[in-house]
Amino acid sequence: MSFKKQDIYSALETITAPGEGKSLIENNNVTNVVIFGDEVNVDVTISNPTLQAKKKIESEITKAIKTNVSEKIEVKINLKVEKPVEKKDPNLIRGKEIPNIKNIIAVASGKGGVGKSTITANTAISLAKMGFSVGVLDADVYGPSQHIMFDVEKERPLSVNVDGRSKMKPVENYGVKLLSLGFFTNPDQAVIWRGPMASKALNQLIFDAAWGELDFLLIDLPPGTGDVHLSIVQALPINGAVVVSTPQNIALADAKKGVAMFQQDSIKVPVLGIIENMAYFTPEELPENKYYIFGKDGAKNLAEDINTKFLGEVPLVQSIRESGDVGRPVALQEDTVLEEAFSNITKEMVAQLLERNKNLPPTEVVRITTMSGCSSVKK
Ligand SMILES: Nc1ncnc2c1ncn2[C@@H]1O[C@H](COP(=O)(O)OP(=O)(O)OP(=O)(O)O)[C@@H](O)[C@H]1O
Repeated sequence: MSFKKQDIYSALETITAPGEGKSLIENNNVTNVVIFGDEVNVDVTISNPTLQAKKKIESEITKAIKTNVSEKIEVKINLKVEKPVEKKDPNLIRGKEIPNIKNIIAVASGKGGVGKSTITANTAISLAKMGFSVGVLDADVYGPSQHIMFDVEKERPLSVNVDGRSKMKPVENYGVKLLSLGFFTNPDQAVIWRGPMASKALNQLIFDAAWGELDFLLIDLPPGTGDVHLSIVQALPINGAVVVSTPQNIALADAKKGVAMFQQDSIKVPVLGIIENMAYFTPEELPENKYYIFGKDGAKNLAEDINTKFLGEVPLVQSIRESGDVGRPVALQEDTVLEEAFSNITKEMVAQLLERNKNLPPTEVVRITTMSGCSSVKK
């Protein structure tokens, strides 16, 4: 029987490190492999101290080597349990790169209910209509709603096999791939997410998912500046953030805090700009009539004050609410004022992102690979 160390490493490549979405090798769990004739000694370090986890990894290693290399090999495993460094902060979502995802944009708001999810859904659809490959991750632990807006409330992500590992396949509609916490929670039951629990669930939705190639992944963050989304923005390679606000003073004050959060030294995510939602009320039948019920130009002025780009405005229109509720966001329409409003905001957001990417050091620049169908994007 003849085999090389590389054969053993290749066999171990097929095992997923517990809770990591990476192989044991990629995750540096295997610290050494020594071959003595037909005997193979594998040194492996894991973080889970339970007997069940130890037994599982031992049996997986033995099985992988016997199946992929030779049944006759005698496998000896030296297992060590070490506390991972990350355990210091249980809320932390580790900042690993996500292969094949070119740009991650976080959509945030200071105040709740200002339309962050509506803007995320419509912007994602606009991007998809422009020819980009787009994903949405609904990370709103307090009230996930993207599965409703994308009319996939009853669907569930399937499990698929990617390179020998089991991954979650996002649900797709309107050309947008979606994973939402809403797929895993019972709408009739209040789920009280604690930081570590939410972080773990999001970690899986991000790293144990088969997103495939994406030009953009939009993350619908929870409202506010709480620890859950702080941990997300600190840990993910986010290229830019967009902050949504209404023109109302109370919302603007919170939006300002949202922008400040991204600008913190420990976070430093470039803010691409502010979007003003519910900028004015317009009755559908009288589109020329504008009623500034939450105040006028508040977000525009805030953007100017804090030296941030104003990405555009969306009026308060009954059909935006209705179409979101029935799962057909207005950006799906053709040649309407509302479709154009979202398309303009999206173009501005992409233009800002390109500008930011140009100014970042090359290693951090994540480029958009396809501009097909998006000739109207500036720059
Ligand atoms: N421009 C708009 N015109 C009319 N209705 C809107 C508009 N934007 C959002 N809405 C409606 O306002 C409500 C809140 O919007 P949405 O859920 O998008 O807000 P949010 O900021 O994501 O809320 P949350 O704080 O729950 O995350 C929804 O019913 C939505 O349909």
